[in-house]
Amino acid sequence: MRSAAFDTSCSCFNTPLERHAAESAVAIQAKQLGLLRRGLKVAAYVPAGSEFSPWLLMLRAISGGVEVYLPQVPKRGRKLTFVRLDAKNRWKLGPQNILELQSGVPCSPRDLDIVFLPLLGFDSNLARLGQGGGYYDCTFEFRRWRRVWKKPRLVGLAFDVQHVEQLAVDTWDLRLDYILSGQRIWRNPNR
Ligand SMILES: Nc1nc2c(c(=O)[nH]1)N(C=O)[C@@H](CNc1ccc(C(=O)N[C@@H](CCC(=O)O)C(=O)O)cc1)CN2
Ligand SMILES: Nc1ncnc2c1ncn2[C@@H]1O[C@H](COP(=O)(O)OP(=O)(O)OP(=O)(O)O)[C@@H](O)[C@H]1O
Repeated sequence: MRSAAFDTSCSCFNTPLERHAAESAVAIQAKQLGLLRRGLKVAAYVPAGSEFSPWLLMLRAISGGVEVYLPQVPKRGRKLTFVRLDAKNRWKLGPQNILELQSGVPCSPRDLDIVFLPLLGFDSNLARLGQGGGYYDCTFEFRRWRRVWKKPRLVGLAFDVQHVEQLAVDTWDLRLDYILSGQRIWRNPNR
């Protein structure tokens, strides 16, 4: 879901100190929810622009024995691949000038336990407004056809100010399981 009108650079956004406090608090929320247990395979992202930064969460995860993966945008199609972040990776600039891992140990989207996602906006139904590439919707489309919940769990990271009244959803739009803001936790009542 994309909205040209949604501008995350507006001055009502947080100060650097407030952003840091939220990003640090999200790492604690994730730990308390059991999303950073040793041995889990967890995907996050390299933040772009004013997106919520998951770096503190990733550092906490790695130091606690969690396997952390980052997305790679495919040359063709819209299905992301995920590569493990470790001390040996080389980096490259991907589309939208987002840093990506050049190579590394891959993980299929179905084998991930938790996916932390960036977003521009979200509503109380846990609908997500993304950058408009459709990559996350397409990659995790397989979750739509399930009656019983299975992994991966999808967790949006956002500042409170990114909460909006109601988003117009398309059939392909993902519903998230949780949204964490550091201050609040939004849970999907159907999961
Ligand atoms: N930090 C961060 N990483 C992320 C995402 C994100 O939203 N934030 N993504 C979230 O998905 C993926 C990258 N998002 C992308 C979004 C648009 C285009 C892009 O090239 N758009 C073209 C049109 C492409 C097309 O429609 O086929 C364009 O803008 O001209 C590429 C990557 C994976 N990594
Ligand atoms: N499951 C799918 N199958 C085919 N096309 C899809 C699917 N999901 C999304 N798309 C296509 O991707 C386009 C962009 O979708 P949308 O605007 O919802 O992306 P987004 O969620 O904002 O992006 P992103 O997940 O990359 O941040 C849509 O116009 C649609 O054509």
